[in-house]
This record gives sequence, C-alpha cells and structure tokens, in this order.
Amino acid sequence: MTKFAIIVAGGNGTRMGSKTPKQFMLVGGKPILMHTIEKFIAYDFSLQILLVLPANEMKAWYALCDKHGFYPAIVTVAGGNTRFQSVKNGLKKISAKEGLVAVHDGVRPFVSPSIIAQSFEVAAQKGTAITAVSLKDSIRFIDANDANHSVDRAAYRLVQTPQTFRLDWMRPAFDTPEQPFFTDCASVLEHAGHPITLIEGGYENIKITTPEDLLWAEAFAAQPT
Ligand SMILES: Nc1ccn([C@@H]2O[C@H](COP(=O)(O)OP(=O)(O)OP(=O)(O)O)[C@@H](O)[C@H]2O)c(=O)n1
Ligand SMILES: C[C@](O)(CO)[C@H](O)COP(=O)(O)O
Repeated sequence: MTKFAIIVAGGNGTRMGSKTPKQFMLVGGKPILMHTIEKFIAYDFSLQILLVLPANEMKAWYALCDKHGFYPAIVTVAGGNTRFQSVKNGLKKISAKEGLVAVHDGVRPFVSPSIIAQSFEVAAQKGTAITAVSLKDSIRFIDANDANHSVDRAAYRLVQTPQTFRLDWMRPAFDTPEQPFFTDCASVLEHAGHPITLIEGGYENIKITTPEDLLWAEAFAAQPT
C-alpha cells in the first residue's frame, strides 16, 4: 500500500511567542522541522512526504533549505487557519484513492523511526493508529462549579503524533464542517464513526509548544541516535 506522511507545520506558534515561527527555530544547530523530516526519511526513503507550511513563510523555508543544504524530495503545501484546515490542504494534494497517511506535527522532532513504522503497521491492520503515552503526573477534573476531583490517571492517555489512517477512511472523515473539539486527527476520524486504535508513543516525542520546551529539545538533540 502506498504510504504518505503529512507533516503539519502551518501554525504561527502563538504560545512560543517568538518572531521566528517555532518550526524554523534552531535546535542542535538545525531547524526543528528538518529534524522532523529526517526522522520520516530515515523510516522510509520512498515515503511520499507533504509538508504543510504557513502560506507567508514558504520563501523563508526555501531560504533555510539553501542555508542548511537541505533538499529532500518532498511536496510543500500552503496551510490553513487551523490545524484541521492544514491537514485538509495536505490531503487535497494526494491524488491516490487508497493508501495509508501518517499525520505528524512538524514540531515533534524527536519521534523515532520505530514509532513511525509501528504506526503504519497497525494502521494497515486496524485502519487507525494513534500514538499515545501513559500519564506520569496525577490529574484532577474541574467540574462546572469550579470544584476539583481526583480521577484515575490509569484511565487516560496523552495523545501524540504520528496519527496514521487508511486514506479511504480519512478523506471522507475530513469532508465535514470543522468542530471545536477537533484538536487532532483522531477526533475527526472518531466523529466519522471509525474505531481508534492506540499505539505506544515515547516521552521524548515532545511537542515544542512553549519556550521551556526548547531546553528539553536541546537535551534530546544532544543524545546520540
Ligand atoms: N493552522 C495551523 C495550526 C497548526 N499547525 C501545525 O500543527 C502542529 C501542532 O500545533 P501547535 O503546536 O498548536 O502549533 P501552533 O499552532 O504553531 O502553535 P500555537 O497554538 O501556540 O499558535 C504544529 O506543527 C503546527 O505548525 C498547522 O499546520 N496549521
Ligand atoms: C495533535 C496533537 O499534537 C496531539 O496531542 C495536539 O492535539 C495538537 O494540539 P495543538 O493545540 O494544536 O498544539
């Protein structure tokens, strides 16, 4: 089955608060997004990769590629106003009717090729494969009266990416009005009625979101591969 990866990097990084889009910031001397793309190429050199970028940052990305001598065989796509719209724009560039599509946050540069492999293998069997990890901290539920209650953390998972799907399930699932609870692709496929299969993620597979995440990122980038 043909395998595709949509790497979404079309966001503005509001929570990072930096002038440079966070996906272009340097970690270990290299833009975050290049680390991410390299992990997918390391998994499978023949993977068809679609890179979603902010429409107004395309030139900046090509300039970065020149600066770092980074010329992967990938297709770039302009993003939308939300992550959901950016995934949709990536999907529109796939003309195949069948295949498997892994969607991954461009700002999760420490995903391992083995997680990517597992994600494709499970999606091929089950139709969906969502990367997730157990919670290390305790959690509390805030109710409508602003009171809080302890809950069983064993009943919850923290969801990561990649999130991989059968293309023939994913395309119609995304052909729907966007909902406020669509925080990831799994919520979109679930809304369309598909079963969601979880696979084991990694604690190093962090999403670089706020400035302190960059400190962790530098530490992970310094690790031997
Ligand atoms: N319109 C959007 C919004 C987000 N993303 C991507 O989705 C991933 C996860 O989103 P997030 O961490 O929230 O990134 P930003 O939207 O850039 O950050 P913020 O929410 O702080 O603005 C990122 O790789 C981001 O670039 C995207 O492709 N298109
Ligand atoms: C897709 C995701 O990374 C899974 O944890 C997450 O939902 C993205 O959320 P964000 O608010 O767009 O960063």
